Amino acid sequence: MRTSESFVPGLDGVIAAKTEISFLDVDREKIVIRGEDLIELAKDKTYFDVVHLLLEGDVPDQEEKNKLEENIKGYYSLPDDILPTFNLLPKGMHPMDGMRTIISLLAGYDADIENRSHNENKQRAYKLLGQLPFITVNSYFATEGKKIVSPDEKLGYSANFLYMITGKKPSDLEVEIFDQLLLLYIEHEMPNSTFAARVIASTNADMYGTLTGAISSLKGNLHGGANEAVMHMLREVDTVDGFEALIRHKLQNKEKIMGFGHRVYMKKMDPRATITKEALRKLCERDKDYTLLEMCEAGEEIMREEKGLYPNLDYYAAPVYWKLGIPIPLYTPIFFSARTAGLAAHIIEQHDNNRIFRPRVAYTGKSY
Ligand SMILES: CC(=O)SCCNC(=O)CCNC(=O)[C@H](O)C(C)(C)COP(=O)(O)OP(=O)(O)OC[C@H]1O[C@@H](n2cnc3c(N)ncnc32)[C@H](O)[C@@H]1OP(=O)(O)O
Ligand SMILES: O=C([O-])CC(=O)C(=O)O
Repeated sequence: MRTSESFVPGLDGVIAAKTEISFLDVDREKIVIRGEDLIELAKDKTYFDVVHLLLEGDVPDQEEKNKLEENIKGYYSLPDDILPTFNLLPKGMHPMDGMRTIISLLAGYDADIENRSHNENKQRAYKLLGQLPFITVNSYFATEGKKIVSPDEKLGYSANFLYMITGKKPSDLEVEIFDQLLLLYIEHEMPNSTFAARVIASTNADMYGTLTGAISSLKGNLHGGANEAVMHMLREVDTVDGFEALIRHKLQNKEKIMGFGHRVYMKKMDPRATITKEALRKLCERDKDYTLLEMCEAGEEIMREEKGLYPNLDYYAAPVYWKLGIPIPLYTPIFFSARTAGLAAHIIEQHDNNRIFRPRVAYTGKSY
């Protein structure tokens, strides 16, 4: 018989699914995606290489990659009659909530929505990946009361994404670093949002509804929302001394420091953060201004000494976004946009081999 002793708060360490998609091998410091290490892939592969790996099962050759890009680019624009909805989003609404609304609306434009076959789900995922830069960027502009911007189909995926955000043609270095950020955010085994997606998908819910649940999960500051919180914290002060004092003050007040700690990597640095730290160094070199890097390093040292905690991906990703000229409310939406490839792979796997999630409880209520 199962008793309350078998209950683990936060399901820490509990195996929730069998999957062929990904695994965090903390001992060997690998983020395994379909047999490949994401950290190795980040050195010389692109976001689309990993999209192909997740949804087709292997890293593509050039011809396969061109085909993938052509397929996804075919969906850069949204159905015309959705566009006025952007202007109905309340000003001041967070763009994550705007995106959640638009993705939900897309369900009404899928003529074959009840088809959950593997191939149909996969094509649906490609379509969404094509539409996401538009949805992400314009959820921000619309909620800021600004004009909707259009994609530039002549640009590559990441170049266009950045161009839509900043209105400027990005440099090669900026495109390379932004693409690497998308790659690092793409998939991470069973975080809260992926678990939420798999739970919802297990009722046979469609991809739009499932992603709507995942986006709600990802917005929370204990998960994807942490990258925005990190940047707000860095913006509170502008010197290394000021940042050190801020972190110590927060620790004294028993506050959590955003961007630190991780359920799986608790006693080690998130390997993705090592890469984003290097990206920050490159951007600091470009600007001949190392202040942000030095502030972050000082925070990292205090957290290691005082709490034995290490940065997660969001800690160094935040100042990288900042240096790329990206407005803070877009940090978590870009995370979600990148993660949609991983979420789609999990939704497809769940639909392909499903049993509804329905756990039990340890009852602590009135006696009966
Ligand atoms: C890409 C991502 O989504 S990565 C995650 C992004 N989220 C954040 O950066 C938010 C800050 N971090 C946290 O809140 C947590 O570390 C989480 C949510 C990531 C993991 O949570 P859990 O595995 O449940 O760890 P939990 O919160 O129980 O922490 C264990 C201990 O470390 C402390 N701790 C963990 N993270 C932090 C932190 N960021 N700042 C200060 N103390 C912390 C806790 O207070 C707790 O201490 P206690 O045992 O004395 O009570
Ligand atoms: O794995 C987690 O719990 C959170 C995380 O780092 C991610 O989703 O990338």
